[in-house]
Amino acid sequence: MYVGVTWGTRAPAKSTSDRLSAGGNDRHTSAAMLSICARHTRGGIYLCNYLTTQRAGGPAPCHVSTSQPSLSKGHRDYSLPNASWSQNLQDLYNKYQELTKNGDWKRLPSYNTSVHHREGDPMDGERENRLFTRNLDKDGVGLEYCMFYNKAEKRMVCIFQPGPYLEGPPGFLHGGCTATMIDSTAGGGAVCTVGPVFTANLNIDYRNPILLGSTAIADSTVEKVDGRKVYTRCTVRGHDDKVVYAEATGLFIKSSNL
Ligand SMILES: CCCCCCCC/C=C\CCCCCCCC(=O)SCCNC(=O)CCNC(=O)[C@H](O)C(C)(C)COP(=O)(O)OP(=O)(O)OC[C@H]1O[C@@H](n2cnc3c(N)ncnc32)[C@H](O)[C@@H]1OP(=O)(O)O
Repeated sequence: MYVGVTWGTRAPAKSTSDRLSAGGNDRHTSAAMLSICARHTRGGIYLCNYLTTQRAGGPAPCHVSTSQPSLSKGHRDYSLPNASWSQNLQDLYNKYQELTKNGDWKRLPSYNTSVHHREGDPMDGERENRLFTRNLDKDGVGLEYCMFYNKAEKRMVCIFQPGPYLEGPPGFLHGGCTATMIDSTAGGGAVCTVGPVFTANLNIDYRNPILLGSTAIADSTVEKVDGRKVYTRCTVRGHDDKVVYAEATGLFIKSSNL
């Protein structure tokens, strides 16, 4: 499976912070923080369907393929297990990999450069820009994660293990990082369901702190699509489902100029 991304050139018509200061509910909103990442890209990131070409007159459907692009030297699929993965993360990976066998679930490959998710990218160049969630070189110190998508359920699951360089409160994961994983999981689910989107709004209730080095699951579903608006819900739980770390809703807007 191959996830496509296209770099945007159009400046957003209105920033999320403008909208929030204009009367939106910002009590638990992390969207402004997350848009920092997009600002670095001068106009943001457009997330495309993978292996999809836009069909005239209709939304871009999600075409899932198990084919992987051939990786040239220096490029790596970071969604695959490495030595830093805990047994809990490995066990969850094995569980979802098993579920991919009948085709209901697909594993998403993951690269450290966003354009390498783009359909047709030859993956032969070096880029200075790094995907926010893959910006540390050493395995295990940052985010270790793998996403799986279930098309029938419009559901994206991300199993992840936050490393020591992601600290917020002593020993615990920074809340912005939790927000990033929610945004990426729900955003990824929206992309796989409707095609390219931007995050417009993200509301998070943090229920329990996440220990660095633990294993968690972000579980997101597209609840409703209303025109260009894609409404999602996401829960972050511990690896054994015993603790809820965060609950969130996210609004994603289909990008109109792709
Ligand atoms: C990091 C990428 C990595 C790629 C890796 C690929 C691997 C794949 C794996 C996994 C996927 C990972 C996924 C990552 C996820 C990360 C995503 C981001 O971080 S995105 C960056 C942050 N977001 C922005 O920077 C947007 C900034 N805002 C904008 O650009 C615009 O405001 C935008 C596009 C959101 C809307 O602007 P308009 O001009 O297109 O549309 P208008 O007409 O204003 O809104 C459309 C409708 O939506 C409502 N709306 C818009 N914003 C709203 C809001 N905040 N709250 C409520 N409603 C809102 C409006 O009221 C309107 O509704 P009515 O059609 O009239 O009913």
